[in-house]
Amino acid sequence: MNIIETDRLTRRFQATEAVHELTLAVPTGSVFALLGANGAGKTTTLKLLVNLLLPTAGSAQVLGVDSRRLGERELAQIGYVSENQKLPGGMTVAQLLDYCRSFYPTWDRTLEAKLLTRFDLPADRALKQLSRGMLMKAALLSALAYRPRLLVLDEPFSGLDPVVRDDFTAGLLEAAQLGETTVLLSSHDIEEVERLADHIALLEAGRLRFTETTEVLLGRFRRIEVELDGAAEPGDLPASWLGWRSEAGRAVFVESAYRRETTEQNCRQRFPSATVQAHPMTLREIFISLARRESNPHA
Ligand SMILES: Nc1ncnc2c1ncn2[C@@H]1O[C@H](COP(=O)(O)OP(=O)(O)OP(=O)(O)O)[C@@H](O)[C@H]1O
Repeated sequence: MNIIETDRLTRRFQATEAVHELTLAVPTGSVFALLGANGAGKTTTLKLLVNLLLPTAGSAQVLGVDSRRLGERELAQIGYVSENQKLPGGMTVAQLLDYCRSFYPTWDRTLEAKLLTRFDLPADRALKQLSRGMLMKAALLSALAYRPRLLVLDEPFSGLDPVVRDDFTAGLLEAAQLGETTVLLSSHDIEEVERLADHIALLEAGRLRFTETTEVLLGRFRRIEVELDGAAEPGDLPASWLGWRSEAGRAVFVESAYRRETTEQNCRQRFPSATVQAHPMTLREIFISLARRESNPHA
């Protein structure tokens, strides 16, 4: 079951195509991360999904409803928190929570109290007097407390200190593991994404580069080191080998379609007596190798 499905979802701003024919499925119960460089289209995608923006073409189904027709009933089951969200500065934290509570039948006061303590938020302080990180925590609290079926988070870690970040990610994982909340998030914090997300989609200039489980993604990338041992540099390289570099008899590249037998066979064909080592890569290393490839497709 998918809680979100998009079909060639597209959004243009004058000459800029921020999102181009995006077809994506977010499985119910997943923690799904949208990655991409600045301007790749992550915020626009999230806004399209919660009906803060209208598509120029294509469509999205969210909780089984066309995103353009999301009504009170669906919105009461969706939490949306964005780094750039405007909160009413004149209200105190407690007033904000009182205000939000009235909109959500599923609001859980015990959870609200727990999060208030966990996030160490001063209930009687005006929002305009809070730091950026504290504001983010207030916004997160007001979205978590009604236990939404879908939580959409745009750069949720920005401004959070490491302790709160840990608490927050633990809370998210708890909710996701209980199967009560699906989390869709965008973030530049790749370490946090690797820890949290079980599905990853990469956007490049508004286009979907890939969408797969974190496990499959981490499994198909390896940094390969080859001691060339006098072997000549091969003229033809498989398309899945990225960033080939060789120096002083040693070559290094990234295999983006790693399967032990195939990769070893491809290496043996080109340098029969060479020693080949395959090293697992972190999500950050994978992301950087793809970004470099994007800026120099011949690399
Ligand atoms: N309201 C707007 N008017 C014109 N162009 C826009 C508007 N919103 C976004 N864009 C453009 O659409 C593209 C995608 O922007 P978007 O904010 O979705 O990217 P992003 O991946 O969230 O970037 P970042 O990581 O920097 O937050 C960019 O080229 C941006 O300049």
